[in-house]
Amino acid sequence: MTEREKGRDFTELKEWCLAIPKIELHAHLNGCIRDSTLLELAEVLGERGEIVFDDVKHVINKYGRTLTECFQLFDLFHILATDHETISRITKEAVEDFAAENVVYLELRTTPKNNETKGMTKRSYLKAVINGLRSVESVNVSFINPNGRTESFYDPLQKGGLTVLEKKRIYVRLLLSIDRRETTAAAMETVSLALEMRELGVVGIDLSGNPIVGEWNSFFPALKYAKEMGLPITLHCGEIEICLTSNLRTERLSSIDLHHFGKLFKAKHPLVLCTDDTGLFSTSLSNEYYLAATTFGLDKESILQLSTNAIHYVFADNELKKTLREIFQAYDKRLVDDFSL
Ligand SMILES: CNc1ncnc2c1ncn2[C@@H]1O[C@H](COP(=O)(O)O)[C@@H](O)[C@H]1O
Ligand SMILES: [Zn+2]
Repeated sequence: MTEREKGRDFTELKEWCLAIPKIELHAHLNGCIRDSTLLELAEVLGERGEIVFDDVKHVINKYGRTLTECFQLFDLFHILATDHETISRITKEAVEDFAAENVVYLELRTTPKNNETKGMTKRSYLKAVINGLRSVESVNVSFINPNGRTESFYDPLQKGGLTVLEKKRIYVRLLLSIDRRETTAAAMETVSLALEMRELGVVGIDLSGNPIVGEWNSFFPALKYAKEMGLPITLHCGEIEICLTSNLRTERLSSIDLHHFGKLFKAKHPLVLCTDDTGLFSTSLSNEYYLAATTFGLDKESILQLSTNAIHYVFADNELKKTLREIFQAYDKRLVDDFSL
């Protein structure tokens, strides 16, 4: 095979990774802000004299960061995205971006925040996130309505334009994150909120934040409480979610082929490919599949199997898991039909 043919193959593989249905289980809302949105927000704050735009621009556009720099950047993101309107906007854009690359189920995690100067409480932060989900029009978002039933927020009759059938559909559920810096009381508040908002699609609790800060004793009571109340927990510690680009950038792996994905995949260890922070690491879920396929020599069947297997690990109910299985089966059938033509 010539270099040119190889190049063509890779392009086809990249497009194929984009086309297949995928499940995203590990994405932090504020890590998924589009660069263009960050720059726009920074410009506005710069004009108001609240930040120095040029300094921020330089930081946002920097490629490759250490773990410490990543967490400094999160602090900056949290300054840029603090009001309710912006939280709704970044939620809407993150969902649109995932749906655009054929993510059919998204578990979006975010840390509810109090911000007195903006009149924000953890509850109102979450409401802003939910309003963001409601405001998506370009794709068909299925969330959970206050009666506890899965429903689409998009009503084609009211809004006009594309019909539901013509649009991509994405199921979205939320995980509420406890930041390792938080006090026990703040962590408890997040768990209580998650329990209260279960019928609105909150399916679990996450523990995240800078791994070198915080004390286990401060967040343990909240995690224990969540567990006792039957709320699933996902920890940033030995998780089954693998975020190749994130690990490469932050763990100082000298090269991606040294990543433990290779060994785990060979051993059929349960794992799911995820992005972590699409904005921060300039990646996408399709790109992560493509990266795994090209680095570890996975064929298409294995890639599709990997994306289908993620269904086992979603926190959503069995009914939704069944729907996801049907989506993947329909895709499989289409592949077989195409092949037999
Ligand atoms: C690089 N790998 C990571 N390790 C640990 N925590 C991470 C993370 N990436 C993101 N976060 C957590 O998610 C927050 C941003 O989204 P939200 O404000 O919650 O929407 C970060 O402040 C951090 O607490
Ligand atoms: Zn993470």
